[in-house]
Amino acid sequence: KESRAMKFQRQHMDPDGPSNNSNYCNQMMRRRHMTEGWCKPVNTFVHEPLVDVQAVCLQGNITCKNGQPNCHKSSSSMKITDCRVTSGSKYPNCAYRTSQKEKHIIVACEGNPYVPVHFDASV
Ligand SMILES: Nc1ncnc2c1ncn2[C@@H]1O[C@H](C(=O)NS(=O)(=O)C[C@H]2[C@@H](O)[C@H](n3ccc(=O)[nH]c3=O)O[C@@H]2CO)[C@@H](O)[C@H]1O
Repeated sequence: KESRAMKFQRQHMDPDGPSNNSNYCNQMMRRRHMTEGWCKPVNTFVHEPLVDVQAVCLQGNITCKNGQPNCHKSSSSMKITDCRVTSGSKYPNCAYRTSQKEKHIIVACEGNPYVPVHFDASV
């Protein structure tokens, strides 16, 4: 069974990206298995080293969208790519808009070791 930490990495880590092509999200959402059963509507990939994203768990503690107190906001902005399903997208042919940004990320952390398990938002 996939751990929550590994699920976070599968869904949100791409240190070697971003590739500046409009098909990045179409390819990566499939490759990372987020188009099975449905087209996941929104997903962010982070283009920073894993250790830098794991370090966010030691940075600014804030309340998560769901009210839990275990979210952390990155001290610096990070290179990310937001993938958002398009209006014309029809499962199983999931179509995404690819948007490259530099923003602070907010993740929820859990466990021992205390690591990211959920991507809450970017600001
Ligand atoms: N505090 C917590 N502590 C621990 N765990 C917590 C906590 N909170 C939730 N989980 C858990 O995480 C799991 C999960 O999948 N939550 S999810 O909201 O659907 C994920 C969002 C995110 O993937 C994506 N998104 C969204 C915005 C954006 O900019 N970028 C972007 O990628 O969209 C998804 C839907 O919004 C679920 O098991 C829930 O129980």
